[in-house]
Amino acid sequence: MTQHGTLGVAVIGTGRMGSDHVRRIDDVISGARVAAVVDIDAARVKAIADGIEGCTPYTDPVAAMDDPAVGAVLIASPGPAHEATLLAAFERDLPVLCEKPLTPDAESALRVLRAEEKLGHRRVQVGFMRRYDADYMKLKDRLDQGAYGRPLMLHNKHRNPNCPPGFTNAMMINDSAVHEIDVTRWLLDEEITSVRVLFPKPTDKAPEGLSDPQLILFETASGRIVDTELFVNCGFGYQVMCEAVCTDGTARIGDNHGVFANTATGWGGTIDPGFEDRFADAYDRQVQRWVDATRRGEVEGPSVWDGYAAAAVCEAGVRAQETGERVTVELAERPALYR
Ligand SMILES: NC(=O)C1=CN([C@@H]2O[C@H](COP(=O)(O)OP(=O)(O)OC[C@H]3O[C@@H](n4cnc5c(N)ncnc54)[C@H](O)[C@@H]3O)[C@@H](O)[C@H]2O)C=CC1
Ligand SMILES: O=C1[C@@H](O)[C@H](O)[C@@H](O)[C@H](O)[C@H]1O
Repeated sequence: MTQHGTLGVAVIGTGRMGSDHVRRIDDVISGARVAAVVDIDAARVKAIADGIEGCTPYTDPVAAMDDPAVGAVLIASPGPAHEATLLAAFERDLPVLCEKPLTPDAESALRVLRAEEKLGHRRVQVGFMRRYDADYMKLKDRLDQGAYGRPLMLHNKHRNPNCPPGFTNAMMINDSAVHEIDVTRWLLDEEITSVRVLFPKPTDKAPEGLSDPQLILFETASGRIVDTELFVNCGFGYQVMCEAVCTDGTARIGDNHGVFANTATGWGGTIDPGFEDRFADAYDRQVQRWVDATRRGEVEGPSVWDGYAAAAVCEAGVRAQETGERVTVELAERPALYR
């Protein structure tokens, strides 16, 4: 932190998400500045740092964390690189905003959890940004107030216009469904206990080897059922919807997003092209809340426990894809730090 209390952030990984977070901290967020950018691509970070006053480029995350101008870390490198960076941040007791997934598997997520537990205090906010989306926040608030009675089921839809090259069945769970795993645990305030995956007739728009769409079924600790249609090559746009079915009513978010117009050619609204547009406000709110909490010396939002629990459900989900069976989620006991 500088003497004026501005938080110096090192953004680690400056690809699609990282460069958007750099822009966000530079242009949108108050109370923070981009003090360092890190990427294994030296030319890329140099070009980014050249455009930001007082920003130093690095190719090594540890060197950036040792820069005295850096008071906090935003991790936006690929999932497999997260663990090493998180552990190095813990050694320096630096606050972290870590993009989802916390790590790509439950074993490594548990190692991160044990390391934070050893530190004795929370340091990490995990980037489950849907918790900062205005619609999801309203739904959560109303469910918590019991506005529609007790929730019994959730129906989710998660559609991407297309997927990046090399996308696999496992990534459908680890990269995409991980968001539904998090919102399910958060909205219903309980753990997911088992996963099943069904494979409908696939689209011919999916790359070779990818079975798309998929229907994912979760059961929760109290016996609620949650279904998610995951369709990452739907072709027409980005859509995320969630309907809660409760004892005294139902509530749905996501399908009336934006302006509904009547024109000579018809009626209707627009569909966002991608997650950057659909969740722009959520990403902004997520980073602003992280900066505000960090400047107050606090940590809030999705925790390492949430990241670990999501990883455990993902692991069960990938096994469910492979076996066609209903797979039970194996979860360690929740430590006191996260209760
Ligand atoms: N919250 C959300 O909605 C989204 C989150 N993500 C997450 O953001 C993270 C990054 O994803 P993308 O930006 O799509 O990936 P990307 O592939 O576009 O960018 C990753 C960047 O990290 C760099 N990199 C690779 N290894 C590194 C290391 N060890 N240290 C520093 N830099 C390294 C790469 O050179 C690249 O520039 C992932 O964890 C991903 O799951 C991605 C898309 C949306
Ligand atoms: O996190 C994300 C991507 O990694 C993932 O690939 C997309 O399916 C999600 O919609 C997006 O929010």
